[in-house]
Amino acid sequence: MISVDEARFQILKELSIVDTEVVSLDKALGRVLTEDVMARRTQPPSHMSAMDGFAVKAADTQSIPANLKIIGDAPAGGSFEGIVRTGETVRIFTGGPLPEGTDSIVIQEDTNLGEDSQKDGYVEIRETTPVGHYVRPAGLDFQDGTIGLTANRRLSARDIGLLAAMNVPWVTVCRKPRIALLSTGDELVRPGEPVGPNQIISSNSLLVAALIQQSGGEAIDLGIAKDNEDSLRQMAAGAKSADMLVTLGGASVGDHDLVQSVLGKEGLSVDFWRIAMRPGKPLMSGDLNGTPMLGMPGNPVSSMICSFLFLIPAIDALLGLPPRRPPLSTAVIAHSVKENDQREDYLRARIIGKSDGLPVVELFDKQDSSMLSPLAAADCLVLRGPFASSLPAQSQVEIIHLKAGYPDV
Ligand SMILES: Nc1nc2c(c(=O)[nH]1)N[C@H]1C(S)=C(S)[C@@H](COP(=O)(O)OP(=O)(O)OC[C@H]3O[C@@H](n4cnc5c(N)ncnc54)[C@H](O)[C@@H]3O)O[C@H]1N2
Ligand code: MOO
Repeated sequence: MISVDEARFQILKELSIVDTEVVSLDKALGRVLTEDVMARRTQPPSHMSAMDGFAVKAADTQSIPANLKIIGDAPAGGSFEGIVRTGETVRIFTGGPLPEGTDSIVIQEDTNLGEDSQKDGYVEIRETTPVGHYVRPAGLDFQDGTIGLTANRRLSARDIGLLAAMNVPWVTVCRKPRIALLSTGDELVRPGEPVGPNQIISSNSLLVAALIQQSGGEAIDLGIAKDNEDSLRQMAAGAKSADMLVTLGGASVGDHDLVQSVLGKEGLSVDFWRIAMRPGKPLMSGDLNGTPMLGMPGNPVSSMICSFLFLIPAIDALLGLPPRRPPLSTAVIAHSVKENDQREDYLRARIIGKSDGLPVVELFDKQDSSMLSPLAAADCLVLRGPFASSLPAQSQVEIIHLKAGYPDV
């Protein structure tokens, strides 16, 4: 059995970046930019008001109250075409361009804008204003031609707002890595289908597909192969144009665990099989005629944790990003834990409080890798290294938060 770190290295070393495509901005969330993107306009394009009020010459407000003649208005999207001279002002609105001859804004709350004060087209200014007050200078946000976002960036909602403002309607991004998922097992039926007494609902492929989607990939469900050579061979053929094949189940040593033997005849070369990890021991990695392959164990918790540790970083690598590791943090364990054997352990746990600023965690009693209820209820995984010694209650342990945006599961 190889270590978790060695397995990660072996899986990632074979992966190359997928090609690019152009997508419109409404489809760009979470996609990875492959080029620097330049602004296609200056924002704001000219000096603009940040408030509703009056555009003035600051010098005209040095002695207050001051009565200024209103000679026009400048709404957002419009403009005042004339030149403002001493003693004059223009009614202006938020986003309106600053008229020529003015250099400051008096907000309307600092004027007498009542009917009386405006009679004869005059407004009374009640506050002195400095030059540039409430004025957004041209190019405050960005200048035409400057680089707004650089390549190799996963686009956030904020990035999309910036790109839109930069007048960029589409972007060049990495194609979503296509991850083909093949479930195996005579016992499996899809959710909602008629189910026999000893059958199991196939949950893995949907769980892993959701993780793939959250990580920026595209899951292709190849279906459920029966535990026979023909079925497995035929269904695995669907992985031909995928960027990676993930098989689920059939990875262990039982008579019905056929993945390695059947795909071996189809051209699978195996880099490793079995790792020192719990759950996830029977993990396999290799290459099926040029398509990288990950053979995951059938137990749902095992495949989820294998996805967490290996598939998400693999999708990062296919997208040309530095492959992430699940972020580790420190917690206090509420009870004692026994010593560990040779397999690195990822134990489901909940956070039950805080102690000296650290979360206090408690392991679920049952850690069976078939159990989805504690997995869904878990706040974190407690990590126990190979041969870690026993610990008394209140010891510090390393945890992986499951809701810390890696991705948020
Ligand atoms: N003699 C040994 N037996 C087992 C070993 C071993 O080392 N020696 N390893 C155990 C470990 S650890 C694991 S994990 C499992 C993994 O086995 P497989 O990858 O071959 O998985 P299956 O046998 O096909 O399935 C295991 C379990 O998971 C259920 N399953 C499978 N696919 C799905 C799915 N898509 N959705 C939900 N559940 C699924 C399946 O019904 C089985 O109950 O092997 C141990 N055995
Ligand atoms: O280690 Mo197996 O992956 O669940 O029990």
